[in-house]
This record gives sequence, C-alpha cells and structure tokens, in this order.
Amino acid sequence: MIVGIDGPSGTGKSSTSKAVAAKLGLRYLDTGAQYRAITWWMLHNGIDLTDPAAIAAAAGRPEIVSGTDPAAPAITVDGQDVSAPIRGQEVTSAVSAVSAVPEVRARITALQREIARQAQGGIVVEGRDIGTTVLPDADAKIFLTASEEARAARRSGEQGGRDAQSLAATRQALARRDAADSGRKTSPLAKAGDAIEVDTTELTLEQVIECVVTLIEEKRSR
Ligand SMILES: Nc1ncnc2c1ncn2[C@@H]1O[C@H](COP(=O)(O)OP(=O)(O)O)[C@@H](O)[C@H]1O
Ligand SMILES: Nc1ccn([C@@H]2O[C@H](COP(=O)(O)OP(=O)(O)O)[C@@H](O)[C@H]2O)c(=O)n1
Repeated sequence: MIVGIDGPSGTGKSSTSKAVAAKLGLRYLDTGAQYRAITWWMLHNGIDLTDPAAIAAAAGRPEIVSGTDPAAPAITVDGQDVSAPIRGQEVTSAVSAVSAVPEVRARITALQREIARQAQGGIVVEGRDIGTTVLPDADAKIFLTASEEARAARRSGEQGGRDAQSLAATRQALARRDAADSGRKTSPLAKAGDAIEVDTTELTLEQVIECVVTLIEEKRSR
C-alpha cells in the first residue's frame, strides 16, 4: 500500500501522515524534510542560493538519509542529525529556491522512489508532488487543503506567536512559499487528477486522520 499525501504548508500533511502510518502499520516519509536538509547543507557550505547553476552543481554532494519510522522520523546529512536545524527560519526562507532547481528535484525524487520501493509493507509519503510526479501509481492519493487563514494560525501557534503581528508575518511568508512552490516549472505543488481532496479548515486533526484512514481502507478492500 503506497499512499501519497500532498498539499500546501500547514494543511496537516505531517501530523496526518505520521498518525495514519502508525495506525495502519506503514512506514512514513517526510519529503519536505529532505528538501530542507539539502537546503541546510547548501547554506552551511556557502553555496550562493541566488544562483541556480551553483545549486545544480552542488546538488549531488550531500548524502541525505531519511528514517521511515512514523514514531521517530529521523534525517541526517553526511551523518549529522539535522532534524532540529532544518526547521529554522533560515532554511524555511531558502528552501523554495533550492527545491525549484531541476537537478535537486531529480536527485531527491530518485531517493524517494528508492525508499518507497524498499518499504515492503507499504508507506505514507507526504510532500508537494508525490501524486503527480514521484509516485504517480500510488494506491491512494490525498490532497489536503485549508484556508490561508487557518494554515497561518496553525503555523503561528506552533512558533508560539499568537499576536496579530507575528500572525500576519507568518501568513505572508507562507503565501510567498506556496506561490513559489506552485509556480515553479519542475513538478510544482499540484493536485493529481485522481487525488481525493480533503479541506481541513473546519476539521480537527483527529477528524482528518479518521477521514484519511477510511479512504485508504476503502482502497485496500477493493
Ligand atoms: N485539522 C487541524 N486542525 C488544527 N490544527 C491542525 C490540524 N492539522 C494540523 N494541525 C496543526 O497545524 C500545524 C501544522 O501541521 P503540519 O502537520 O505540520 O502541516 P504540514 O505538514 O501540512 O505543513 C501543527 O501544529 C499541527 O498540529
Ligand atoms: N515533495 C516536496 C516536498 C517539499 N518541497 C519543498 O520543501 C519545502 C518544505 O516542505 P515542508 O513540507 O517541510 O514544509 P511545511 O509545509 O512543513 O512548512 C516546500 O516549501 C517546498 O519548497 C517540495 O518541493 N516538494
């Protein structure tokens, strides 16, 4: 059972995917973490992120290893655990520029397909282009959405900033990243034609998890 869960930032992809994988005994892959990890490596190796040719030339250098346990997602770059630094502001602001470079996408996509191939009992893979590009033959494809307002409130809450100013800044940064991810030429953020869309704006996380589990079980029983 291969499940692809795509959608913009803050729709609940990571929380839902981890919970669904744990419930159904599947492996779990956070593809956003891989793009964040390669971005972290570029920042720390002085690669000029305004120069796509420099990013492309360096794309093959870092070794990225992703764990697939939904209870303990792990990611290393050249053997170093980067799970904390990849969530920082510096990486978040730079990741869309790095992930838009075709050489980066080719490298990371190959890695993702290999991880999915090796997941004997099945896997939940979350990202932006899983249903359209990485695993177009996935058994179940889900596309999560939510209003920009709800997504910004969720992200802002995570960062501890619930005041109007930090909410507005978070919303702006989120909208900018979504526009870049949806507008790039190579495998942009998009819903696959055969993906089932779930609007999570008015749903609790528990309701989203239940909904996705039901959708997968329906596919499984066919
Ligand atoms: N349906 C929901 N209702 C309220 N909060 C949610 C919901 N889904 C996720 N969240 C919260 O929103 C934040 C972002 O969720 P996350 O799973 O990281 O989204 P994504 O991976 O799509 O960016 C997390 O703090 C999460 O707990
Ligand atoms: N399959 C994917 C997953 C992420 N990404 C890129 O990686 C970035 C970070 O993804 P993420 O899932 O960690 O982002 P959040 O929604 O968690 O903030 C995205 O903004 C995209 O630029 C991508 O291009 N393709």
